[in-house]
Amino acid sequence: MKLLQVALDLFSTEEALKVLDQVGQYVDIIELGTPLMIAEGARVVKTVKEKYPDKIVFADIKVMDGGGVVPKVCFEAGADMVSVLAAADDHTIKAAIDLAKEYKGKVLVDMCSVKDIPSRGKEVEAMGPDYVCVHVGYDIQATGVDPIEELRKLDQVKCHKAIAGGIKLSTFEAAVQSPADVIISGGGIYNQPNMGEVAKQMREILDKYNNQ
Ligand SMILES: O=C(CO)[C@H](O)[C@H](O)COP(=O)(O)O
Repeated sequence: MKLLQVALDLFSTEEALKVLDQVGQYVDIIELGTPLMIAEGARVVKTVKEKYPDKIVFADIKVMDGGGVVPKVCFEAGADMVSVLAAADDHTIKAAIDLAKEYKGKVLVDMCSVKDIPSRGKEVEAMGPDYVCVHVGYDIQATGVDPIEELRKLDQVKCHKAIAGGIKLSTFEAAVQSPADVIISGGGIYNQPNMGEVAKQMREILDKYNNQ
């Protein structure tokens, strides 16, 4: 079953909760985006998990070092999943995966800025992450790189995959039809004046696909 993830790349818990009031009911995974984690720290994890205990709460902390230590604070605050960068050393990725197991949590390995996606994807897969995420970062999105094209570079990788990078309602169906297991949308939801309606329509598209 494919999942819908809203990325809350916001700067305050208050803003995040306001967005969730409108869209929370339609998503499977609530991503506490990197700016939000930097601004509010693990406290936002606790607040959101208490309010949405049935949702998967993902702390997008993009760990680059200290894989066995840094995510701890998020798991202890109630996070179900954290992110580690594929560009990090293998020791860091493996340590984060081992730590997650202690907390019965999950790890998403983010391929952002990886040059050789096919070969790094295979190496990362061998470490046993829960998800490998193809991610066209904010600073690259304006250059027109298509996350669905990027995902094709992971065709030889068989573990669960996520896709991110400027996905919006108009591109959502194509993302759902791609091999991605998790479809992530941030600004494509929270920057829309009718964000509740947008999230609802994404949910409907996903449910239709999942129920085929
Ligand atoms: O991790 C991120 C940026 O580093 C974002 O959460 C991700 O790119 C999804 O957001 P958007 O749909 O707005 O691109």
